[in-house]
Amino acid sequence: AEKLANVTILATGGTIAGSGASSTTTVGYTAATVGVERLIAAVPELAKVAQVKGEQVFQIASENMSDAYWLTLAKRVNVLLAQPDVDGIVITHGTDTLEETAYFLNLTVKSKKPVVLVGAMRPGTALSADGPINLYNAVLLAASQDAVGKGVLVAMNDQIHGARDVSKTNTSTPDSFKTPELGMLGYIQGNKPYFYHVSTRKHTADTEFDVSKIDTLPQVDIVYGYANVNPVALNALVAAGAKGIIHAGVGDGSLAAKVTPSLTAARKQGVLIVRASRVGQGIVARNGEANDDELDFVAADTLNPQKARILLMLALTRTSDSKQIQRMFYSY
Ligand SMILES: NC(=O)C[C@H](N)C(=O)O
Repeated sequence: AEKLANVTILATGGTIAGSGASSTTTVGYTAATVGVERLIAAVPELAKVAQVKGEQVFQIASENMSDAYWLTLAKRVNVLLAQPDVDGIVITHGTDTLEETAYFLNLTVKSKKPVVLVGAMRPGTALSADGPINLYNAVLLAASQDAVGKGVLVAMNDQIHGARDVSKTNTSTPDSFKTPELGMLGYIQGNKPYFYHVSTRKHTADTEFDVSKIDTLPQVDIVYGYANVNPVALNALVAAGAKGIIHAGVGDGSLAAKVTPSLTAARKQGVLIVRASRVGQGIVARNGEANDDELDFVAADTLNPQKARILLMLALTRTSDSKQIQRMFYSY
């Protein structure tokens, strides 16, 4: 018989580790209560696809995710993947910020070995809980040679998504995770992953970011665009020390006349400004809705605001040159 791959499950909390008062409790349950050993014990089928080890890295609802937790997690993943006796990693995670953690790791993991994030939309106590099958699929994927070199992956609802482009798209349904226009990477069916797409953007072993010696990340905040917008929140964030601002603008990254002077003033003080869009799909192009060359702003391309924030934080650990940062937004 073939030797099974060694997969380490890093548990961080979320609804996949949640429990509710009854089998019909699908909201108002408690996230992050069940430990990694119980998650593994609930799916004995895991033993057929990998040699599984569990580690509780932290235990939080993912709305409480922070830069400090990200750094802890990325460092642990890199240490484990450098070991010859670890072939792949699964990270159990709350779904609210799962796409952000996936993208953070996509830019900071220094290995081609599979890293798969997984969560659940229903707590383990619910009827038709999705956690066990999602965990099984994630371990299967992390144990697969087919997943090597594909960047950080998300396994949810029998589908494989790439970290850069996946989003949570529904507040509660099990098919919440989608890559609407750029496309998911594949499926998991009948104990096998099937891949159809790969991202053209750089990730994992090919990135220029290194968090191994970093203990904090620069403050980057997001401001939202809307009709009748005022610059009060933006001004407050800049006054509070933001080193970068993601402007989640309307449409294709348009800037309202009432907000542009505050953005321009912030840039003159050295704050990096990235124009993104609140729309969710499509390009915010350099020198499109604004003259980025003149304003010295950066265009987010297709990254959503929360992922643009992650790239800008990591970019600022390397450079404060806006042209270099624009290059990164077209590379990652
Ligand atoms: N489905 C979930 O996991 C939601 C939960 N609030 C979390 O992100 O931790």
